[in-house]
Formats: sequence, C-alpha cells, structure tokens
Amino acid sequence: MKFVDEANIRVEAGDGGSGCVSFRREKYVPDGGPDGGDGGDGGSVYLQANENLNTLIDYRFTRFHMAERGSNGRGRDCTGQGGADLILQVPVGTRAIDQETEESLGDLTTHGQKLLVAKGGFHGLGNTRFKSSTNRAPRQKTLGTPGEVRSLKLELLLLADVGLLGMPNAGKSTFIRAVSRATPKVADYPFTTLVPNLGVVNPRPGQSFVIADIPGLIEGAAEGAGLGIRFLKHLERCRMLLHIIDIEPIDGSDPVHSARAIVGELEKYSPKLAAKPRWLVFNKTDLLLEEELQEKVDAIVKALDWQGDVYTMSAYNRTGTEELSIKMLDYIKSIPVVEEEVIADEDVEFKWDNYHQGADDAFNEDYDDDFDDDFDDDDYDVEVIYQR
Ligand SMILES: Nc1nc2c(ncn2[C@@H]2O[C@H](COP(=O)(O)OP(=O)(O)OP(=O)(O)O)[C@@H](O)[C@H]2O)c(=O)[nH]1
Ligand SMILES: [Mg+2]
Repeated sequence: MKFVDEANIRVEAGDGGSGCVSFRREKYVPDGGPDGGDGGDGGSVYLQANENLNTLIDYRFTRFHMAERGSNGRGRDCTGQGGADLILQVPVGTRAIDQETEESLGDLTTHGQKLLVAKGGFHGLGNTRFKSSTNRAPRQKTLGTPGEVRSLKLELLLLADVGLLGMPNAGKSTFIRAVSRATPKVADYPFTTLVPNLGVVNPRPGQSFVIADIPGLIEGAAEGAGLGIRFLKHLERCRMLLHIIDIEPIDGSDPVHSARAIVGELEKYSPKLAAKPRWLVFNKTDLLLEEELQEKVDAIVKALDWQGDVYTMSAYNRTGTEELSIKMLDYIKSIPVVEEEVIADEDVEFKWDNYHQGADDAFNEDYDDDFDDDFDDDDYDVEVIYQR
C-alpha cells in the first residue's frame, strides 16, 4: 500500500438557510399574523480519527468536501431543516493545518476524536421573529450566514514511542528488523528507506512500545539535501530518540562529524525535538575488535562532549539489541506521559439573544411608531402567503 503522509483538501461548511416572510391566511382568518419560519443552520465539517485507516491516500483523490446547506424557512412557522454535518474519517495521528494562516487547527491522537474544521453558517430569521407590539405585520427576515471555507493541509504523524535517527546506512532498518516484526528493506546503499516504518517491540510479555524508522538524514537536509527533513515530523510525538551511529562507516567518513551533522539538522528542524531525551547507539560493533571498540567509542563520546546514555550493538548479529530494547522499555515506563494538547471540540454556539437583539434594534430604528408597509425587493424570493 502506498504510504501517503500529506494531503491538501478544501472543506466547505454549509450556508445557513434564510428566514422566510409569510403571513397566516386561512378561511375566517384573513389577517393572521406573521408565520415565516427561521432557516436551518448549515452543516459543519469535522475530521474524526479512525484507527482503521493508516494513510491519507483517499484525500489525494477527493479534494473537495462540502457539508449540506441549511434549508430555508417556510410559512406556517416551519423552520428549515439543518444541513447535515460532514464527518471526514482520517487516520489517528493526523494533524490539520490551515493553509492560509499555517496555523495548526489540532491533532487527532485518539480513536474517535473529532475536530471541527469548518463551521456551518448560522440560520436566517423568519419574519415571526420581528413581530412586536408596534409592528404586527413585519416584512423583515435575515439571510443565513455563509459557512466557513478552508483549505487544509493534512499531515499524518506516526505515533511512536521511540524514533530512530541517523545517517543513511547507519543500520536503522536493520535494527528495527532485529527488535520487531517489521521488515523494512535493508541494503548497503544510502536512502534505502524512503518511507517511515513502524515496528512493535515486545521485550517482555505484555509490555511493548512502538519504534519508528525514518529515512536517513544527511548534512544540509534542512536545505533539502537527500530526502530533506520532512520525515522528522514523525518523530515529534516520540518520547525518546535513538541516535544510531555507524562506528565503522564503509566510506571512511568520520562518525563524529556525521553525529554533529545529525544534531545540527535536528536543531534546525525544531529545538523542541532536539531537546527530547536522546541516546547514542553505536552500531556495527562486529566490525571491530573488543579493545578497539571501547577505545573508539570513548574517543567519539569525548569528541562529541556527550554526557547522556551510550550503548553499543550489532544490529546485524543482534548482539546488544535485546538489552537495549529492555532499557528503552524501562525508560519509557519511567517517564511521565506528556498529555497531547487536545483541542477540545468546539461547541457551535450561536448567540441567539444578541443576534435577535441586533435585529430588534435595527427594526426599532427604522420602524418605530408609524408602520411602513414597504419591504425589500429581496423579500419576494421567499415570501409565501397562503390564501384560500
Ligand atoms: N556489519 C554490519 N553491518 C550492518 C549492521 N547493521 C546494518 N548493517 C549493514 O549496513 C547497511 C545499511 O543498513 P540499513 O539498515 O539499510 O541502514 P539504514 O540506516 O536503514 O539506511 P537508510 O535506510 O538508507 O537510511 C546494510 O548493508 C546492512 O546489512 C551491523 O550491525 N553490522
Ligand atoms: Mg533504512
């Protein structure tokens, strides 16, 4: 299945239905009062997280999504029907960004979570709402307000506890293969991994965590070198990072230089991500003799002036990988869960009182005392008068 982690869509909420101007006309009731109903509210557009989905591919094909318009009000005090909401299902881990303002509207991190992305229009008022002691046959009504329209960028962020970081060929995919059932491609050329992979690591029965393998980073990635840094966004929700360093690069490059480059790119991408707990893991220990190994590790750690945790492993031979998994599990359990900032579902609240108040004031200004039977030409389009 193709892995799509970004999609641009346009969402349009429904407009509110207009109010109606109508008067009660029945046999023996020749001059009944106003009975024009309000319009219905327009439908809103929501995103809803669904754990059964894992890509945004559908949104590449269908880009326009519209909720229903509210119906207009009708005579006999009939309120127009509200437009149905449109609920778009997206994978858990989706982030919605407003393309114009670049503002994040929210993250959908739990199954079933809903996020309002375009609010439906408010309904217009029928002429019944405008009746008063001084105006018993009002011919005012209001139009519904337009629904919100937004261009959205959807981004799927993988939800993993541990993120793997490192140069191409460091052995990230080999590591995830060693500790989980994930089987990403492994090869001796850079940029083997082109899309992120997730693996579930199960070091002890009933206890597991998720690890994310992303494409390798190189110097200048922030400026677009290699595959760039866009995959780093998948590490934003990780609780810790594992920086994998090839201790004996086949191309003879300096591991210290490479490690610094990775940290530099990380900082350029996001200081918040760079501040996450990070462990150094030296891979490919099988290529060195034991004494040589310790010496080299010490030298690199010293050159990097690294104070944090250091581990060594051979992902290929699977030496040291199990111990590392157990250490990660214990560490993840020991750190408090940082609650994701969940933007609460916004209630669609309509300020009926004020709205009505405003209409009333406008009416009082124009129509005080002497009743004027003129009405706007606009009113004709929904005027309904029942006569028998
Ligand atoms: N000798 C030895 N080779 C290893 C070890 N781990 C990985 N390799 C080799 O290193 C090469 C690259 O491994 P990958 O796992 O594809 O590296 P990667 O970090 O995922 O690379 P990209 O996906 O390109 O970023 C492969 O040829 C692996 O067989 C190890 O522990 N020892
Ligand atoms: Mg890889």
